[in-house]
Amino acid sequence: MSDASYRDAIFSTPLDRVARFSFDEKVVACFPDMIRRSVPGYGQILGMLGLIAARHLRHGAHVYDLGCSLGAAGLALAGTLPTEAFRYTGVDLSPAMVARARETLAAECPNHAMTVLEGDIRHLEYAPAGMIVLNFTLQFLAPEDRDALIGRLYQALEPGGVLLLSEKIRAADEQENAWLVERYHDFKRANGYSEMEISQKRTALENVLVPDTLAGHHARLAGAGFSRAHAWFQFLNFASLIAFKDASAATSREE
Ligand SMILES: Nc1ncnc2c1ncn2[C@@H]1O[C@H](C[S@+](CC[C@H]([NH3+])C(=O)[O-])CC(=O)[O-])[C@@H](O)[C@H]1O
Ligand SMILES: O=C(O)C(=O)Cc1ccccc1
Repeated sequence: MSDASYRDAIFSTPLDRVARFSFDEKVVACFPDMIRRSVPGYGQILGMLGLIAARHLRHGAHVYDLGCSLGAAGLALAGTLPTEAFRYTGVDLSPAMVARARETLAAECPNHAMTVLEGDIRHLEYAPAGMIVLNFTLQFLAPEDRDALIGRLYQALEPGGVLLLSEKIRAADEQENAWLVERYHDFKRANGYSEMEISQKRTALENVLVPDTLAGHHARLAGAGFSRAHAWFQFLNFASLIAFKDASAATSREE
């Protein structure tokens, strides 16, 4: 079992050709450090997850964590809610992430019902769920695949269920967006990333992490059927939304 976690130095040396960013073994080995130094508000969002679940999750309901990486959302829920409060299924496409998430969850929360599946969230057969978490995952899907996924998740949610959607966002106004991106780069510098790391990672993420606007997210959620959605967190160009499926909505079998 390899539970070592390293400092992110992936883009710290000059590369002849910057390859597309991928969630491979190298990224997995430094992922906790990378995400905490690169995603403003990541820890605060996870800290709120358990509190939001405590208010909105039906006792004993099923929770999906899509693009679960190392299972951080599962750990956050298990740290706040009692054993019988929920059943957790994390899903990730990266075999290296799934292997590490399984080890971590088995070691850290042996008494909770925690499952991790290796698979593509675009093609999964979804069971009914009380809560679905997409914590910085939708942004990595091809934009043309996003509507269909959110539509399927709406169908999988029980009436009264919630979708928690955290994303890097883009401001529609060009000047506002430029300001947010510049301050985001200041945030990365302040967290110890060099100019070269910032610039090479930016290249690696081109056409891989494609942010939508908040208005785009609202339109997609409304189009899928969510009766209400609102942003509850924003820190620079990173935001988190909660979307509600009406308690009186028809279940998919009735439709
Ligand atoms: N089609 C896909 N199917 C399944 N997984 C996918 C797919 N595409 C990408 N992924 C997975 O989505 C995750 C995105 S990271 C999520 C952080 C986590 N939620 C956290 O709360 O720590 C966000 C980030 O690194 O900025 C990676 O593990 C990918 O393998
Ligand atoms: O958007 C960026 O520049 C990031 O670095 C965010 C990020 C964090 C972790 C993995 C991939 C992208």
